[in-house]
Formats: sequence, C-alpha cells, structure tokens
Amino acid sequence: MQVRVVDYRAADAAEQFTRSLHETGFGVLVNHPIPQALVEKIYADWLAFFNGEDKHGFAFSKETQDGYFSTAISETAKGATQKDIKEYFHIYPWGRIPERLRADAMRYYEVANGLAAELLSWVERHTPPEIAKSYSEPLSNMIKDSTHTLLRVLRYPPLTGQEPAGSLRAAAHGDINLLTILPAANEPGLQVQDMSGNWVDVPCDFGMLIINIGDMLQEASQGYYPSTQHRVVNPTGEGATKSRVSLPLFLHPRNDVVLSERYTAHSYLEERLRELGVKT
Ligand SMILES: O=C(O)CCC(=O)C(=O)O
Ligand SMILES: [Fe+2]
Repeated sequence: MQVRVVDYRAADAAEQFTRSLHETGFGVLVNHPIPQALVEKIYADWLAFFNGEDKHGFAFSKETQDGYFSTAISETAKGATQKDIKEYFHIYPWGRIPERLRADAMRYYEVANGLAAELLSWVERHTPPEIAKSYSEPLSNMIKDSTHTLLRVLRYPPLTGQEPAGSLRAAAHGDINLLTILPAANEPGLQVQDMSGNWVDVPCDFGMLIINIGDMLQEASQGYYPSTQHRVVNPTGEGATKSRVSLPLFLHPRNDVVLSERYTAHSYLEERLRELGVKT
C-alpha cells in the first residue's frame, strides 16, 4: 500500500488525493495553503507550555472535554491495555486556553477548517454516485458552525526507559471524527496499517500535511472511505531523547448531522468517548 503524496496545486489533485483516501484512508498534501511558519510557531510555543507548570491549572473537564490531559490520565486506545505515552491539550473556540496562545491557535483553526471544507467537497465529488446519494447533506456542510471540531496539541515526552512493556506513544486506533488534518510532526513515528496487517510509515517530511478518514466518514460513506488504524511508534537512539509535538485537527459534524440509519454525529461520539474511558 502506498499513501500518495499529492501536489495540492496539480490539475488532478482532487482525483489523486481522494484515490489515496479510498485505497488507504490517508492522503498527504504538499504545496498546501497552511502556513508552515504558523505551524512551527505553534509547536515551539506549546512545547514550552508543556515543559512548564501552569498546564496543571487547565486540567480537562470531564463534562466539556476541553483543557489539559496529563500523561497520568492520557487515553487508552479502543482494545489497548496500556495508556498512550503522551500528554495533550484540547482546544475549542469556546473552551479554555492560555491567553498568550489563543490568537495563533485560533488562526490555525480557521485556516485549517477552511481547507477541510474544500477537501470534503473533493471527497464528496469523488464518491461513487450510489453512495453519495445517501449523504444526508453536503459533507462540507456537516462541519459548518460545528462546535465540536477539536484542535489537539500533543506532546510525546522523551522516553525514560521506564515505560510499561508494550506501551506506545499512540497505540493503534482509528479516529472517531469525519476527517483529520495533521501537519507533519517535528519527529517521525506515524504509521498506518495496510490490509495485510503490516505497518507502513506515513510520509512525514516537515511541511507535509497528512489527512485521514475518521470513523464517522467511514460510516457515512458505507466504508468507501476507510478509517484505517494508525499509531505512533516509540523512537530509539537519539530520537528517544526528544519530545515529539503534533497538531491534529479533528473535524466533527454538528450534533444533529445524520451519519447513517444507525447514527447521528452525537450518538456516535458519545458511544466512542465512553469506550475510550474519558467520559462516563
Ligand atoms: O501524533 C500523531 O502524529 C498522530 C496522532 C493521532 O493519530 C491522534 O491523536 O489521533
Ligand atoms: Fe489518530
């Protein structure tokens, strides 16, 4: 399997990109409109935040799910036995965020949301008509004015050697949402699973933009766009002494969006958060 690297400005970009999503659940864009300088600034500022102490004043709320999730309460992937080796912060436009970090995060949120709407229209245009006819509304419309789209800043700390056997920076999982937009992290490690169960490195040169299908779009497209399992493996050697920072934007539909005969976006999310152990 090959995750394609597609030039966003190419004439056949939409076709190439959506083919990669259909075949692998992942697609990678270069020459995309997300400013790299903004991404790098966010990585640097948030690394300093995670290295400091005031993060503890932002402990996440079980009710609203915004704020800081420490390594001690970090999520356990569905079906996994160990916690992931990571800490993270959940940013929503209505949620808590350190004031000095707000403007850049919100600018990123806006720009990436705009691109996501365009990519969802590519996805819709390249869905076979017999499947597209059951989309309950245009896909790009599903995320419009959603209050659930989540910007997560992740920090995977340097490894200490004391990690529980078998634990990973991020254990194999599928994303819950419609579509995820992820700028390449500052360190490697992201892998996707192919149909035979092999783990394949996702192209991740600094500056690339990685997009993957989440479970909700798999549900809405009746599996045409698969939500593939992915993970972040632990580095060895020099890499083990470094933090890894990444910035996924999880595009979530409005609560009332009908995904399929079985689920609305709301019922789907509630079920998954309970399974993850971060909500009761
Ligand atoms: O850190 C990464 O590169 C991927 C993170 C991820 O897959 C997730 O948080 O769902
Ligand atoms: Fe993920």
